[in-house]
Amino acid sequence: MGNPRVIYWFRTDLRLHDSPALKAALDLNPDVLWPIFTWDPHYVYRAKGGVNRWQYLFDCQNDLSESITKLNPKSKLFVVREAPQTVMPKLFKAWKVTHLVFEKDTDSYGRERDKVVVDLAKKAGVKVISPYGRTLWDSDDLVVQNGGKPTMSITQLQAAGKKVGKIPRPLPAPKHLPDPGDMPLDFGLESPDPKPDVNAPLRDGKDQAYTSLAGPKGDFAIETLEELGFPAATTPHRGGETRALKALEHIIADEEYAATFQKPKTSPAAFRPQSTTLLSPHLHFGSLSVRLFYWRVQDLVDKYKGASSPPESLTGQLLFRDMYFAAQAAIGSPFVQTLNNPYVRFVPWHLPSKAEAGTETGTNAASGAYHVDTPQADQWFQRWKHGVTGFPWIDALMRQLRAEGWIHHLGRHAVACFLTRGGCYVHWERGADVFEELLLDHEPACNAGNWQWLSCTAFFAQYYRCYSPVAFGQKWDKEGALIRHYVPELKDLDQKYIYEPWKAPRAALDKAGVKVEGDGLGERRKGTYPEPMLDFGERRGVCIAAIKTAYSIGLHGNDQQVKDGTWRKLFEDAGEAEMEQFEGSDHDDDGEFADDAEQEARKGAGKRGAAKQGPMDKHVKRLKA
Ligand SMILES: Cc1cc2nc3c(=O)[nH]c(=O)nc-3n(C[C@H](O)[C@H](O)[C@H](O)COP(=O)(O)OP(=O)(O)OC[C@H]3O[C@@H](n4cnc5c(N)ncnc54)[C@H](O)[C@@H]3O)c2cc1C
Repeated sequence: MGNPRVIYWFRTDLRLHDSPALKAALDLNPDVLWPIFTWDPHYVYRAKGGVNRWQYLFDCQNDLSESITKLNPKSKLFVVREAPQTVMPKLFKAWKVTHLVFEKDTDSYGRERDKVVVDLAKKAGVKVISPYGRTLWDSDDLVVQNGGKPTMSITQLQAAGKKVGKIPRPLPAPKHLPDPGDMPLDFGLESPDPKPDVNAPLRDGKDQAYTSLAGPKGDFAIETLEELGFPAATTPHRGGETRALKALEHIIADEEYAATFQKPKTSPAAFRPQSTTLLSPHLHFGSLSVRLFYWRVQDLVDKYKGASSPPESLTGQLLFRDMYFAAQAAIGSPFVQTLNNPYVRFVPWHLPSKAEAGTETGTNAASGAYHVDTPQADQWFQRWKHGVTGFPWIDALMRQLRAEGWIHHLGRHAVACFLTRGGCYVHWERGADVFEELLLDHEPACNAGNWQWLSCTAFFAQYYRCYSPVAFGQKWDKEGALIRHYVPELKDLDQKYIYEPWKAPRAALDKAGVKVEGDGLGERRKGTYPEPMLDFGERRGVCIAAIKTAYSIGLHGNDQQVKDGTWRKLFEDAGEAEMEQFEGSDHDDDGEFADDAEQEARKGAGKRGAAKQGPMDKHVKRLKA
C-alpha cells in the first residue's frame, strides 16, 4: 500500500504558518496532498455577507494560493464549487482519498456540516483528522474545564484555560508541500438551490457561482466578485496572510504600544491609522494565527517593564475572543439569539425576530425576519442602519462600517448601545444582523456575544451606564474629524455644532452650506443633513426604566413564558416602569469600563475625565508620521 492520499480542506485557516491541522496532514507523509476549498452554498445564499467581506475572502484565498505555489509549483488552492456535504464523498471515491484533514470549527453551522462530512468519510473508509487551531485553547476543552458551562467572564475563561494547559507555541510554516494527485471530475455537479438568497439585495449582476465544479475555465480557480454578481468592494482594508504577518510585525516593532496597550484608552475616533490593531479580519479568516499573535505580544510583555495586563491589554483582547468562542461552544446554536438561550435575559425589545414555525428548540435570529411592533422603532432602525439618525457621531460610525467593514470596538459600543438600551430600545438581534452583513471580521460567537454585552442581556449588567451619542464622541475627537470624513455634508460646520448640528444657528449652517431637515431616508436633497430622530435624554430614561423592569421580572431566553408568549402578561402586570431620573453625565459611559465588567470592586473608583495622552496616541502619531 502507498502512502496516504490526503485532502487538506482549508476553511477557517487561510494560512500556512502555525497551522496544527496542516502539520497533522504533513506528518502523515502523504504521497499526494490536495489543498482544497469548497465553495459552500450555505455561505453564498443563507448567511449574510457584504461585498467587502467577500473581497477580503478572495484576497486571503489568492494570497494563500500563491504561497502554496511558491512551495510547490504544481500546487495551489483548488476551489471546488459544490456543497462539502455532497461533493466530499464523490471526491473521496474519484481521487482515492485515504485521509481528510481540516481545522476544527466550533461555529454552529460548521459543527453540523462537519458531522455530516465526518460520517460520510467514515462510510467511505477515509480517516479524518481535525485538530483545533482557531483559538488560544480548544474551546471544547475550555467548556469541560468550566464544568460543562459557557465561559461568561474573563475570570472563568482564565481559570478554565489554566486547567487546560499552556497556550501552545506557534508552529513554523512548512518548507515544502507534496504534489497534488490527479483530480478527475467524472461525476456531475449537484447545483444548490439558490433560494432563499439572503444576499440577493447586494447583487447587481447575475450570480454564476455554480456553473461548473471546477469553475468557468475548469482550473479550480478562485471565485471573483463578478461571478457572484456583486459590485466592486469599497473597503480600503485588504486580506491575506502576507499582509497579516506584515501588519503583526509592524505592531510588535512598536514595543511600547504593543506591551502597554490598554483598550479603553484607544480612540474610537482614530482612523487611518486606527488606534487598535485591525487584525480582527485576519483572525476571522485565519490568515493570522491567534497563537502567533498572542505569543509575539506575550514574549514582549514578559521582558517589558510596566506592561499592561488583561483584560485591557492586547493579550486580554484575545482572551475575550476565546471567551466568546467557548461560550458559543457550550450553548450551541441558540447562542446567537435570545430564544432558547438560557444565558440571555429576555427584554421585550422592539422589532423582535420572527421565530421559525415549530422550532421550539430551533433558531429564530438567523433569517433576519422580524415583527414590526411599532413603525416608529422600525424607522429608527432603518435610520440607524443607513447612518442617518441625525446624530453625527452615530452616523459617522455607521457609514464607516458600511463603506469599510470595520469600526473601533468603542465605536461598536456607541452604536450598539444607542440602538438597544441607550436610545431606540430595538432588539440586539437586529443590530447583530446588520453587523453580520457589514463587518469584515464577522464572527458569530464574538458578534452575538458582544451584542449581548452591549444590550446588557448577558456578560454585562450595568444598564444604567449609557453612551451619549454626543459627549462620548466629543471626549475623543473635539474637532469632529471622524464626522467630517464620513459625514461630508457636515465637513465645514463649526466645531461647536459638529456633534449637534440641530443646535446650530442659521448663519452657522449657511456658512457650512448645509440644512438640517427631514429624516434622511429615501432621496435626500444635496446639502442637507437629517434632524435628530429622538430626544436622547428622554429616551435614555425610558430605556433604563424599561430594562430595570425586565431585570426585576428576570426571564431568560429558555423560559416557558418566553416561548409561549405569556411573558406579555408579566410585563403588563408590572405596569409602566417608574420613570427614575438617571440624569446627566454621572451615568454616561465613557468606555473606561469597556473591558472591566467583572471588576465590580473598582466600579465606582474610576473618574471620568479628559482622555490623557498615552502610548496609544503616540503610536497613532508615529504611524501618521
Ligand atoms: C457590538 C459588537 C460586535 C462585535 N462583533 C465582532 C465580530 O463579529 N467579530 C470580532 O472579531 N469582533 C467583534 N467585536 C469585538 C471587537 O470590537 C473587535 O474584535 C475589535 O474591534 C477588532 O478590532 P482590532 O483587531 O483592532 O482589535 P484589537 O483591540 O487590536 O484586539 C485584538 C484582537 O482581539 C480580539 N478582540 C478584541 N476585542 C474583542 C471583543 N470584545 N470580543 C472578541 N474579540 C475581541 C479581536 O480578535 C481583535 O482582533 C464586536 C464588538 C461589539 C461591541
